[in-house]
Amino acid sequence: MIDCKPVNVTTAFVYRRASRSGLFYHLRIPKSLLRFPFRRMRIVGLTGGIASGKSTVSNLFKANGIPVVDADVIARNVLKKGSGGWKRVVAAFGEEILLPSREVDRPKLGQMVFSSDSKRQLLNKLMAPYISSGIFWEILKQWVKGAKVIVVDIPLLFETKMDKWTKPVVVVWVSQETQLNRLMERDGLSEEDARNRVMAQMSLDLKRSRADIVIDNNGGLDELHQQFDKVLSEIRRPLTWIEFWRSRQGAFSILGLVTSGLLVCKQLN
Ligand SMILES: CC(C)(COP(=O)(O)OP(=O)(O)OC[C@H]1O[C@@H](n2cnc3c(N)ncnc32)[C@H](O)[C@@H]1O)[C@@H](O)C(=O)NCCC(=O)NCCS
Ligand SMILES: Nc1ncnc2c1ncn2[C@@H]1O[C@H](COP(=O)(O)OP(=O)(O)OP(=O)(O)O)[C@@H](O)[C@H]1O
Repeated sequence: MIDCKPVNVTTAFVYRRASRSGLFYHLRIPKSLLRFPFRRMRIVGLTGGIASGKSTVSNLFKANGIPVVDADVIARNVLKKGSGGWKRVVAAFGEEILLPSREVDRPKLGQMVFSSDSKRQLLNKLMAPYISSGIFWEILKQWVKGAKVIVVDIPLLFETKMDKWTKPVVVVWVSQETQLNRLMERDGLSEEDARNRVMAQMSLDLKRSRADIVIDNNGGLDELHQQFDKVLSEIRRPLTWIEFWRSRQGAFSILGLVTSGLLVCKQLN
């Protein structure tokens, strides 16, 4: 038999009113459904600078069973041939950014936008709505699946002000020298191109000053793993109810609850 006990005072009130009126006479509302809006999920923000080691850290989270929403992957999907983002970007930048296959020539577009502030801002403006809605849906999917903790890996977390939605914010920090060397080595870039990419982002020192947790990734991988283990035990703890109510998730739950409560009451009167 389905357990349909109410889960807290507010839902109990709505539930009782609805039951008394006979609205739910034939309905059996499962407890899990009543609890749904109150599912607490910790959304950890992971950021840093280009080539500071975010993907290396997010792979460690994945290896430990924590789902990761990767903004770079979403941004890549948004630019796939024929998608809405692709159409807008091609219309603005012209067909010269396309390969013969009509996919975007990413290195070419990168060269254009990382050497011009105005072109980069234009690209950001065109892609932002697609990227943020992609991130939102991925987070929602994890929430529906019942994840207690997820990590969102967003290189431009502070620049796009999405840090307000995440707690804690983890910044993977390296010195500029290490960053440039790793970037040049990984992507085979000249020093000038690597500098342009680093300068296109908020300074890593400023990001570090705004972090809740800093991972210093100047050392080797062993050192990184040691720091990661501490971070993992800190973030694995699900949100407490106090943290939940203080978070934007809590605000959304209240809004959802008040709206549905009003709708039910309107039906009853
Ligand atoms: C310009 C593009 C085509 C270059 O593609 P490429 O394959 O060479 O790089 P990739 O996408 O792997 O990005 C590598 C890194 O560059 C940095 N970066 C990417 N876009 C930006 C940007 N608009 N501003 C500053 N840094 C950026 C990030 O640190 C990212 O991790 C691509 O980066 C892109 O589409 N950028 C715009 C979308 C965006 O803002 N992505 C960041 C996600 S929040
Ligand atoms: N502790 C480390 N020691 C040595 N190399 C490292 C370390 N951490 C990361 N790297 C290397 O540095 C490079 C950049 O790391 P990674 O790709 O994880 O950075 P990222 O922040 O995800 O970059 P992007 O912003 O471009 O997505 C990679 O080649 C990676 O293998």
